[in-house]
Amino acid sequence: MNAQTKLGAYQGFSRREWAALRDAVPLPLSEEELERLRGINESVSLEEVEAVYLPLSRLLNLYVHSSQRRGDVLQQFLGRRPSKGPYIISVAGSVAVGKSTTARILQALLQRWPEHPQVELVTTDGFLYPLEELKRRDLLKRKGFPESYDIRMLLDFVKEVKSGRRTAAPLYSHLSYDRIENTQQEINNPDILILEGLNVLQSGMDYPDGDRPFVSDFVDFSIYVDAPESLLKSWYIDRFISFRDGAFKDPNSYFHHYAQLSEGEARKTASKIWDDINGPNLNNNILPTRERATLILSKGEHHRIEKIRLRG
Ligand SMILES: Nc1ncnc2c1ncn2[C@@H]1O[C@H](COP(=O)(O)OP(=O)(O)OP(=O)(O)O)[C@@H](O)[C@H]1O
Ligand SMILES: CC(C)(CO)[C@@H](O)C(=O)NCCC(=O)O
Repeated sequence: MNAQTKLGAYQGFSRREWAALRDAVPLPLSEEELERLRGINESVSLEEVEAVYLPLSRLLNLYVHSSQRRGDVLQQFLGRRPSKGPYIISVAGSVAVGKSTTARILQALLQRWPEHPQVELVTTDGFLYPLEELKRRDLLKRKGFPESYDIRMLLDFVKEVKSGRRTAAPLYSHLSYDRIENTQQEINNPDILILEGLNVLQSGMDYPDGDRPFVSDFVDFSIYVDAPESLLKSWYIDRFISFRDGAFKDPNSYFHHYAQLSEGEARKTASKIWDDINGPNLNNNILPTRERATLILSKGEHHRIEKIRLRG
């Protein structure tokens, strides 16, 4: 089936049509909340939050509510408590598309609702094999590809979370380019878990040793953040430049040697990393999963969401 046919399964909204749905959102943003959102990423426009993310938080609230009600019905029918794990939302998309920014905005908006105040955010970056292990497996140039993740560990984590048990997620540092030793993110049965990462829509078949359960088997609502590759590459390069001016200056940074590069050299280096690693990963492993998502957010210039597609 080609992408066009698969997109036929979606109902499309222009930004304007989608923003009009905002009128149905009963909770306007307070000044304090606007301030907090500004803190997530100063380049995010608040108009964008109100036009796109506020209606989306309302939609998700309705879905979570209906799922909680389904749980109550089952409880009544069975005469016992069904296992009550969190509602899981996944956020997928290319490197540098803005998955973590989107996930953090959603976290901030969703925790305002009285039905689900506890919203945890986990990134699958922590489930990449540690740097030493990547080197041992000769996967340093395949970081972010399916085989670079400890998928068994990720699946066990998602299963534990969904069953409502207390568990913990490994953490990743973009500074050291490695998993952080001796520190974990505790997860204690939140109301909602947002799981963000480029691989969250991938299935068992996408992994080298074949058939396994999917992370998506445990996900209730999935979002794919989309943008044309030319923009993704330019956002990747821009972020690399801002790291060169900031984080790379730290002697503990894995990329400390890049801090010495001139801007032109840094742009060339980032462009090559994109062409060698992140671009092929996008085209071979990430983009093919787009039409598995419940919702597709399509970005244009300046990260502006231009189109929203909702399945069903
Ligand atoms: N909504 C937005 N408005 C403006 N800039 C944004 C927005 N979202 C992300 N950005 C910028 O785009 C770049 C990538 O964002 P972010 O780190 O959220 O992406 P990501 O998809 O999580 O990346 P990675 O997979 O590499 O961790 C950053 O420089 C960020 O500041
Ligand atoms: C950690 C990932 C895989 C995903 O966030 C990515 O940021 C990454 O490191 N990619 C490998 C190539 C690069 O350094 O950009």
